[in-house]
Amino acid sequence: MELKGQIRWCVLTALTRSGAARSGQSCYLGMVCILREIQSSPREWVSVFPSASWPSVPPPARPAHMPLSSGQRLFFPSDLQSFPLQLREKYGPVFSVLLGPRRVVVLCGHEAVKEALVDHAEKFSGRGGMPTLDRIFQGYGVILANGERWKQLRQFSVATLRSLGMGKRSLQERIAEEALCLVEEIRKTNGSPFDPSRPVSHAVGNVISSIVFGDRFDHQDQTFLTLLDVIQNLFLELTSPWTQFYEMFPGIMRFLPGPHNRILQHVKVLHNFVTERVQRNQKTLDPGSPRDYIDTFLIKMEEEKQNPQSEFHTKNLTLSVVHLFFGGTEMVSATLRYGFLLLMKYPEVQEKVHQEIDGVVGRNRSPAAEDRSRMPYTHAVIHEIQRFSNILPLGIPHAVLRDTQFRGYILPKGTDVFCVLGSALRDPRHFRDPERFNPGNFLDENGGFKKNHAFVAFSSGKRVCLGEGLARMELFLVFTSVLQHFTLQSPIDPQDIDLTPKASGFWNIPPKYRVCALPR
Ligand code: HEM
Repeated sequence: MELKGQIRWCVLTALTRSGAARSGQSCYLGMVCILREIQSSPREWVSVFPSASWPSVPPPARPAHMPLSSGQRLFFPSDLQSFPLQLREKYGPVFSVLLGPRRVVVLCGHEAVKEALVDHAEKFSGRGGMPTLDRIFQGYGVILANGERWKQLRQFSVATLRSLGMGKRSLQERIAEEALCLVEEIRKTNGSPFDPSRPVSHAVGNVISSIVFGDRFDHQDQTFLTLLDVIQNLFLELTSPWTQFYEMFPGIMRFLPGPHNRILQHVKVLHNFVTERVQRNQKTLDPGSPRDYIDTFLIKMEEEKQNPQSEFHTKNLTLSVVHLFFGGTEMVSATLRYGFLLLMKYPEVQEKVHQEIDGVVGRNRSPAAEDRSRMPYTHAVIHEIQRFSNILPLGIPHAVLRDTQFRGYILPKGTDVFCVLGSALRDPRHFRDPERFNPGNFLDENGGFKKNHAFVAFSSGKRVCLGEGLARMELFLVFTSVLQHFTLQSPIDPQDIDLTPKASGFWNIPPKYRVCALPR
């Protein structure tokens, strides 16, 4: 065993032992072993390592330490994404790991992910633990909620987004307007290289803002620009090794100073901004004509004020708005930024998109949602961008709501489950040459758009992305509007463009780059 591995192992052992001593738990807390589980009794886990390296009978009362020398490795922060895929090779699509002291079940490949999220949708609909975010949000807000709270917030949010225009013509017009503002911002660069992050995030941030705050912000608005920077930094911090350490050893990390604590400051800025908007809405609320998500929530709060069990209170309002704004901005922005980068790397793909836009939309009107069905190539390119960029490779953790039989295993109630969406999006049984960017993955032999059921960028089942419809419309309209007006060219040789994400772990964020937008 190499020396580096031994040192790392000793550090972790020391860390976890000190934490364990305080909490009185096993001295092996935090050590990461790879275990395969089989059903025994509903609450018992049995390890079934190959007998040569691990005794399977009698089963150990709790997972013991597997020495590195046996060829196993630690589930170390930088491995978060690739490690499950390596383990899948060895243990198959269902296995469990210890993430610090926490045992999580990992599902890899389209079949296992779909079976859990769709065929056993109800049982797998719990939200799993995410210590970094749980520390801040404490289970409030729609993304992190569970039980009755989640049901009520989800139902309310879906209905409200719909009533405020999601899927309707009015929202389409809003997005088209923002896309045009973005085109004008880009035009100001006069073909010189620029970093697209801010203008792109601004455009999509304005779309979700108009839904939750009933307002859009000028491209020069300093408060909004700060907010967008905060969101981007938040995403970066969430992928940092420090945060990933926090995910594994929250009991220790919460007492240590370090960059992982910056997340609290970022969220505070967002929280303060939303709180101020809520207070502003409270003062000017007209219950007869809600203007946005906040107004609709305030009206619901008023209706339910006699109900002590109601989930409609200020905390859930503020944090749900933070969640919608956070998810609605950076997820869409990161996908678009990856898309533009890929089109610079593959100019032949960009050329075909240009041809299709010219043929279907022309140059004299803005693209509309109805054009999508007549633009199979562009539709396929957008799907391939999402598949390839794989923004949320591990999904957001789920948890089983009760003891659940799954593929011959028993998952005890409350077990955290990682449905590795990236393993479906890069599943070689569903996508040819999955590591390569190839829009052909979504085209049939006649050039028509071809659905692929392993496309799970928005996840699936009861927790499926709440903003999927909005995001799809934004991706199509913003992408086509920009390409209708510009050819995107890289200031460096396309062959030298590096597609490696800037940060990876729970999210894949595109690397920083500059683009020249040449008017067409
Ligand atoms: C390209 C853009 C987007 C992608 C790839 C994406 C992807 C996802 C994924 C993978 C999940 C996890 C689902 C699960 O737990 O299994 C999720 C959840 C969620 N997304 Fe998105 N999302 C995007 C855009 C948006 C937008 C625009 C909004 C805002 C309206 C949004 C709001 C949410 C919310 C609130 C949840 C939590 C749902 C729940 O827990 O019930 N997302 N998203």
